[in-house]
Amino acid sequence: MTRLSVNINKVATIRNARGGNIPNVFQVAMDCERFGAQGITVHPRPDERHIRYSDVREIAPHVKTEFNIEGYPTRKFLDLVTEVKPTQVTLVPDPPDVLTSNAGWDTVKHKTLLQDVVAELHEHNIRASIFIETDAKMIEAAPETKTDRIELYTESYAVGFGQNREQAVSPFAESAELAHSIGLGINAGHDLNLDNLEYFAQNVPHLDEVSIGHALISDALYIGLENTIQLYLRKLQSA
Ligand SMILES: CC(=O)[C@@H](O)[C@H](O)COP(=O)(O)O
Ligand SMILES: NCC(=O)COP(=O)(O)O
Repeated sequence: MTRLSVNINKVATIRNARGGNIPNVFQVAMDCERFGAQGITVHPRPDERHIRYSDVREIAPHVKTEFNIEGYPTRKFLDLVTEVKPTQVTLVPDPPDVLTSNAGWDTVKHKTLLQDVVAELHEHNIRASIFIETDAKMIEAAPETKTDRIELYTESYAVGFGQNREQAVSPFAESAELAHSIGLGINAGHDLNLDNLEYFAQNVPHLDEVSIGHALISDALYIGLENTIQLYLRKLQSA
C-alpha cells in the first residue's frame, strides 16, 4: 500500500506566527506517527519561514517511521541532511523566494549537479528522490542521476481534477508506468487532498509514497489531527 508521509510545514507556520513553541512541532511529529502516519516530511526553506533547521535536528533522532527532508541542495542543506541522516531526501529545484514549490527538475540541464548530490546522499545511506513533472524526457533522464525515486509534482492534477479527473490523472499514470519501467521508485505530492487522493492512488500504479501537508493540516483544524490522518489513510487503503 502507498505510504502516507505527513508534511508538518504548516504546523511550524502557526508556531512561528507567535514566536513561541505552540503548537509544539516536535510533539506534532510524534503524534502524527502515533495516529498512523507512515512518514514525516519537512521542507526547511532557506528563510526558515516554517520548519527551522533546529526542528529538523530535534525531530530526526525520534522518527520511527520514515523521515523525508525536502529542499534545494545548497551546501547548508546538504550539511544538515548528511548530519541527521533521514530515510529520504527529496531534492526540489526551488529558488529561495518562491511562495511554494512550483516546478520539477530539468534532469538534462542539471544532470551533473543531481549526480553529485545523489552520490553524496548515497555516501550517507540516504535514499534520494527528485521532484519532477510528468515530462517523459525529464523522467527518462532521471536514472542517469542515480536517484532511487522520483516525486511526481501533482499540482496540475489537483488543478484539473475538478474539471476532468480522467484527463488530469492520465499524465501521472503514464509517467508512473514509464518510471517503473526504467527502475525508478515513485512518490507523489503537492496539493493532494481528501477529495482527489483516492482517485489518484487508484489510477497511478507503483506508487510508493504520497507526502501531504497543506490540505491535511487544514483539514485537521476542523476534524482533528488523528481523525484527519485516519481519513487520509483510508483513502489510500481503499485505492
Ligand atoms: C515539494 C512540495 O511540493 C512541498 O513540500 C511544498 O514544497 C510544500 O512547501 P510549503 O509548505 O513551503 O508550501
Ligand atoms: N512533497 C509534497 C509535500 O510534502 C506536501 O505538499 P502539500 O500537500 O503541502 O502541497
